[in-house]
Amino acid sequence: MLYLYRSVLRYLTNSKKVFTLFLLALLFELSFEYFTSLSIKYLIDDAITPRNMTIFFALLLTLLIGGILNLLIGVGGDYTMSKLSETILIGLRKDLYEQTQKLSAHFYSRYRIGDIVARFTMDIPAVEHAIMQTLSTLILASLSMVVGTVILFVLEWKLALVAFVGIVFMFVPQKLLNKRAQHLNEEYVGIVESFSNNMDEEIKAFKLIRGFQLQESMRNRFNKQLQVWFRLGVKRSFINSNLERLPIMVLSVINVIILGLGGYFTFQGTMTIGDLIAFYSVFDTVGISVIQFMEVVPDLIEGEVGIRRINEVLEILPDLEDDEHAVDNPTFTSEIKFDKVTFGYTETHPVIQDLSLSIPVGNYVALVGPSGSGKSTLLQLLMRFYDPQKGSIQMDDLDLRKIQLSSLLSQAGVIFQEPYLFHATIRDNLMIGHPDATEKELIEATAAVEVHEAIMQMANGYDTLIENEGANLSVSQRHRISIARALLRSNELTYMDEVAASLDPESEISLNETISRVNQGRTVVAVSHRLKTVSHADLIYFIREGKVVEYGTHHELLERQGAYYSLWKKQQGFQLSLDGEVVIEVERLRQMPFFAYMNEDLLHEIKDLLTTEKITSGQDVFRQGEAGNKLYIIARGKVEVTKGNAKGENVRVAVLQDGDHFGEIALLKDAPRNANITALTDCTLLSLTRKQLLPLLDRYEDMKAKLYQTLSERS
Ligand SMILES: Nc1ncnc2c1ncn2[C@@H]1O[C@H](COP(=O)(O)OP(=O)(O)OP(=O)(O)O)[C@@H](O)[C@H]1O
Repeated sequence: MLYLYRSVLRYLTNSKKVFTLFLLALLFELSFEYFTSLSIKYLIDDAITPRNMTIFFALLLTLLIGGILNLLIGVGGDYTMSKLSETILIGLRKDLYEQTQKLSAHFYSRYRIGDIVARFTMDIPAVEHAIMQTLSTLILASLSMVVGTVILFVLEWKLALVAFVGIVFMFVPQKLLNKRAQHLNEEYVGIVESFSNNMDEEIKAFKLIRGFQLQESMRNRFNKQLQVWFRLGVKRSFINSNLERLPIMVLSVINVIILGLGGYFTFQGTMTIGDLIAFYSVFDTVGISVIQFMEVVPDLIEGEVGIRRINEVLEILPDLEDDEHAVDNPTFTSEIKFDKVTFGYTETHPVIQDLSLSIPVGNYVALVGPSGSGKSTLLQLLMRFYDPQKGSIQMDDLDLRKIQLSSLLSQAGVIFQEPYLFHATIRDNLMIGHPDATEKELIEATAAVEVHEAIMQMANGYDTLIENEGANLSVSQRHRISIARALLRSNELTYMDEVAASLDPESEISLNETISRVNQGRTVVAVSHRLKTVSHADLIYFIREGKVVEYGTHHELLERQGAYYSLWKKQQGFQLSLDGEVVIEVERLRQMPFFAYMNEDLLHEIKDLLTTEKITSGQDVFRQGEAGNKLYIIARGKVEVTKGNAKGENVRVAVLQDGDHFGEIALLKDAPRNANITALTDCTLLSLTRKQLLPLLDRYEDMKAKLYQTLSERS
């Protein structure tokens, strides 16, 4: 129960004076309370019964002065309590914020946005409420119980013994219900957290939800969650009110016993009426203290659940800490080197395996390869979002772990696939990585990526407020601003992850030309799955299953006719027109095993039958079990292949991208699809239905037989 206070005490080490004043105020309040109770005995026995007006008025005057002092000191006490409570909360907020800044990408992949935000918006207020409600009550009530019980024993020990047993009984409901109450509170906070995560998701995915008409299923999810929330809320409130009410019931029974037994002692003459009234009054004060103690238990439980959840985050040890002798801002002149690096997001599943590669200073180096091969992971290791489990990454022979984290990326501009823009002006977004940039530098950067003119045409120019992650800008403008931001930050090192891959082909080409031009002379590390965009690189590493398979320039790699060459060939042969239509070359069609032996005429006819289809990111191309009737070829984009397992979960089995095809068995027979295909990015696909193909094949009987044979072997 006192875990809450044990956890927050450290924030009060500099508030000893305030705490002492707070305690003194409480002690005064307590003394006055008991003085008032006991004064009744003296009023009756020493003033009213013997009709002694001097004592009577002296007591009344003391009570009056004491009351006024109690009020004034109480106000001071409230002020000190507010100060203590705010000191604790500011400390907690600061620590939690600092911790979220220190933790690595592991933390951010484990916790959802709502989980982290809830620590600030729900748990800290719960702690605040608990402290404000309980700090003075707990101390006052505990002291009052001890002092009151001692006074009771002094007044009449036999009656006090009965009262004492009664007081112990008042704690029984709390003992019995405490665990359950705590559990219910944890569940309640959990459902609120999951609710805010879902709301966060729904707000971000609102276009997808409207576009796919998912409102009904979202509403169902919301209503289901509300029902659980309602049930838990009722249970939680009920148990909380029981925690408060049951001790009051016990107290009423003890009151009757005390009055009965006290009355008997008075009849017997072993107690005076003044003694009985004073005893009853003191016992009443003790009883009220117990009740007050019980009343704050639900608040205390809520606060304790809150502080446990906050501590859960605070106690995570940052896995990326500066080495004791880490250097600040070293200059880097030769190369960045991966030396036998092994890394996995979990200990048991390495994503990068014993990989070595070198990035010479001033070169444009590309990391290419199939989806999931570990390209982005390499970039994240370079930026030290994670540390390798084995081996090391070095800049001019200096291990990244020996460079201060704060300075590691100070020379680097980073451009991510999703160009995140803050809710601030365009100028603020551009200058975020280099606050001292001059207007001239700013315009140079935006002009270099050809967005200056567009910004100047906006009503407020560079002072235009960016709405909701860039909703008032075109996708290409968002990308260009994020690139200008990286250029402004650094003129030495640029890291790029699949930049512009989600743009239309024209914008992608134009943006890549811009990037190449402005990056002349810089060291660039670019991750890309689309080989065309990095074919000009000085050095290309082909990564597969976390290993370097080949490296060299584009021409060297083509000459080698290895993995790079195969991927290059797979991605060639598509022409995308301005209106978004795709035309595939006959030679490219021939590369597909089931079309390999077809003659030129037939391939031309097939080519003309292919239809362009656009699929938005997140949309299903087809679901497992649906009747299959089409072959698909990916001209641009990335799809995920998942299959339902025995537990009913969809498990990813592959990711397909530019140049890959799927669903070819549908050309052979009307078999149900054996997997789900979902677009991971906006995709442009070419499709061919069995209905379109069959009449054509009737004219090429021998090829029809071969096609069926090849497809049968594949199915
Ligand atoms: N945060 C993460 N936690 C766990 N596994 C991850 C995480 N990020 C990536 N992975 C896994 O690591 C592997 C390599 O992923 P990575 O993103 O580096 O590949 P990639 O080559 O960049 O792929 P793509 O071209 O599709 O972006 C994949 O199997 C992926 O599922």
